[in-house]
Amino acid sequence: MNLVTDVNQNNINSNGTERENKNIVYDTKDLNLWYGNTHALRNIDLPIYEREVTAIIGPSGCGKSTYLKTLNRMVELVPSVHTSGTIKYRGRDILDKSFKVEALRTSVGMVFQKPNPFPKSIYDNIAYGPKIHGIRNKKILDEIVEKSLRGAYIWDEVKDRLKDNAYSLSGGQQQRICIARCLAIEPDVILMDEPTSALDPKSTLKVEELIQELKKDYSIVIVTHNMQQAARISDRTAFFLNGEVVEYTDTDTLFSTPKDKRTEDYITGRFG
Ligand SMILES: Nc1ncnc2c1ncn2[C@@H]1O[C@H](COP(=O)(O)OP(=O)(O)OP(=O)(O)O)[C@@H](O)[C@H]1O
Repeated sequence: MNLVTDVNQNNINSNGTERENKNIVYDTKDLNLWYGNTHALRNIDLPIYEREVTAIIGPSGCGKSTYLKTLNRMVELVPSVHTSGTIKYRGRDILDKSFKVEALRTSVGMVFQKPNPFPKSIYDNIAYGPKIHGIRNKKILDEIVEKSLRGAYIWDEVKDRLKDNAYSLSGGQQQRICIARCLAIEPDVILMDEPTSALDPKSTLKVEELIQELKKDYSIVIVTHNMQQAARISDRTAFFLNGEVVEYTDTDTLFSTPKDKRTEDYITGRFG
């Protein structure tokens, strides 16, 4: 493992893991977050690396979704939220007052637990983001729609029914439409909050295969309750407990030889 001395990528984090000599997309340091008096995230120190799948695991209420939602600042929709610390996205602190949240909207896509297509045609679901960003040319929009649906491995299933309402698709197909909708804005990062928990095993497998393909081009952070899923698809895993990162390392190591007894207890099913 090569350590770097660059100011953005230096030192050892509070979980004892070292920052690696790889491009960091998000660098979280000393992040604390409160919902009113509830201290939901505690001293989070977490580098997210480029073109990897990073899994966030941990028992219910440990702060996984809260952390994911700080990465695109969605969490601030809750009025009582306040934070301390820094989250640098590509070197800029997104928690700094001067940071414009719009800059994240075009770079960071989000996929939710329950597929949430718009009540529009399949085509319009995908063209929506590009249109908001000012693209009006039909030919260009057609190209974006096809490329995004191909990228989400659903083109062949829907190419003859692009005018159908997205609600007419199965849950697994709808989730891949939502992923295609993300791809249409050409994001840098895709955040996924339990993207397969509402899907059947076959659709889950398709979405997992898709995530494996997407990481060639995108950096992906996925919250999952499913440890087998984290083990199958992620490069790196962070184990959260009571708002803290207990352990963060490459996925194989975390599941085979965890350093912390609490990680071991969780992954062997002793609690959670
Ligand atoms: N909008 C909110 N207002 C107040 N407290 C909240 C809010 N959202 C979450 N919390 C609290 O913050 C803590 C972390 O919640 P969070 O939803 O991030 O956990 P989680 O690990 O994602 O849980 P789950 O796996 O059940 O989805 C919990 O104590 C929760 O009750």
